[in-house]
Amino acid sequence: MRRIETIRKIADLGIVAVVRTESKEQGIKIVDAIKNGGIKAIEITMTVPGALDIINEISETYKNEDILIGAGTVLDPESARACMLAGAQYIISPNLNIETLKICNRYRIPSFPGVMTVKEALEAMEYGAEILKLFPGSAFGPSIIKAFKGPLPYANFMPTGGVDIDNVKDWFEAGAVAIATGSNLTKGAKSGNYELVTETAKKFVEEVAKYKK
Ligand SMILES: O=C[C@H](O)COP(=O)(O)O
Repeated sequence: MRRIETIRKIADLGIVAVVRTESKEQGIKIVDAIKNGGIKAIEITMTVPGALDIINEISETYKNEDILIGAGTVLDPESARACMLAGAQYIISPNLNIETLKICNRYRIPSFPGVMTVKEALEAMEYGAEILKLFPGSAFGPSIIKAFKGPLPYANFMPTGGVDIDNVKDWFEAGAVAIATGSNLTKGAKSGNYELVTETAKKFVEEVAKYKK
């Protein structure tokens, strides 16, 4: 999928599932449960042991399905390139690293860097970032998006960190283009309850659909 189509699709879907867990086996089960719940953009974070193997494996497993596999917690350009080679279709970072943006631009892969300030948001946009990961969203609350959009009306924010079913509405009403959610989505996995992960994913999809018409 071309870069612009991936960005458009994530903006249209409005939700990215974040997979952060303790083992490769659990990671793959979580991905499966999330997919069964209908979330179509799934980010494997680099803190998961064997994260690149997971990306590689699920990219192959779901190659004929309508699923966008990305890499998260990508801190530097070296990791970004490794993720791309493993099959990641987009790169998400908690931080703003210009070299990561540059390598993603070089290979025409979307990069969604983490930003906390207007300075970082503007710099990320100047280096071609179309969607900005507002992180950690829980430290600001939804009103920050309205505040940022004063000087930066065309910035696209994807709040991450502390997003739950109960605050999805507030984030979209404040102007978020998408949300990303991890621990609240996948909490069932801690006790091996992958059905709960699927049910939670379904609830997120239903909730997000109210604001993505
Ligand atoms: O980088 C993404 C975050 O770890 C996700 O935060 P969360 O688990 O609070 O949703």
